Amino acid sequence: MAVFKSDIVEDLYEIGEVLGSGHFGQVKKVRERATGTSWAGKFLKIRRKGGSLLGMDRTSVEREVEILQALKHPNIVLLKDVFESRSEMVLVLELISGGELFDFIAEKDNLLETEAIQFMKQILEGLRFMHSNNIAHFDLKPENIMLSEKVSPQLNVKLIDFGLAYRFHQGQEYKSTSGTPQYVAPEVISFEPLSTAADMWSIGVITYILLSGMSPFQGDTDEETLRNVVAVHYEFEDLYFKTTSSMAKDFIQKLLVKDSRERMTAEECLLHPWIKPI
Ligand SMILES: Cc1ccc2c(c1)c1c3c(c(C)cc1n2CCCN)C(=O)NC3=O
Repeated sequence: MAVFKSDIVEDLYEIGEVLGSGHFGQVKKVRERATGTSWAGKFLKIRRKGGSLLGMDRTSVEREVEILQALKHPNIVLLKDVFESRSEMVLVLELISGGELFDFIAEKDNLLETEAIQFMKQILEGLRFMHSNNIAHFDLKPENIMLSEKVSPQLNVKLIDFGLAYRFHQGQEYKSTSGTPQYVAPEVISFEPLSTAADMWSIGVITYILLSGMSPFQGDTDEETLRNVVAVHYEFEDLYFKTTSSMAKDFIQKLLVKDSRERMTAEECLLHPWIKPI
């Protein structure tokens, strides 16, 4: 059971600039008064019983907190503190100041394979740890993969935003249609029982984008994108993949597999010759 402090967050933290916002609320830079250390505060509006339909359901925030409290790993964002007031919850999280992997790719169009492999190894280490704890992220995309620094060599990858994450319990089925069309696995779209393998499909999409700057299933509309995903309709266009190694394509092909049972696991990815040359 997650424990939420009822202290006033402003008593302990000075609230700073907005870093980002989403369906959940806002993420703001916060400065711990006692130490001067900066953190990221995720401010979540909570739906009250009988109140407006706006805001987050309290149980879904509790789930995110319990999952983050179970995940202590160098490639997963650290949760430091949790506060609750009448209509708001605040998650105090590790501040990750290197920006999104997405922006890093945008500035470079696409990455060298050696750079992509270094990023992918860290993402897979974080995923291997999560999946070994029966936790799936279910919203993996470049926006949720951040870099601890702007310049190497400390280019440390951190997985963020566990708002859609789920912890599987023995024999329990889980279905959800949440996620972002470009990155969701076919079983999400067809509302079949999900597993950690859905994350591995997203890793296949992210790897394709890292190496080409293009999104494999993107259509002109979300409906077209979802049709492409369900049909596993993608190709390695020469224009974008002429210099890509066959090992890299093999890695992607072993993840963009419709049958989730046939997809590589995070463990298997870390042993794939593209990632771990013999
Ligand atoms: C410097 C900076 C800029 C934007 C940030 C963050 C940090 C950030 C952070 C987090 C989240 C959930 C969202 C965040 N956003 C919003 C965008 C994330 N895709 C977080 O958990 N730690 C962050 O530093």
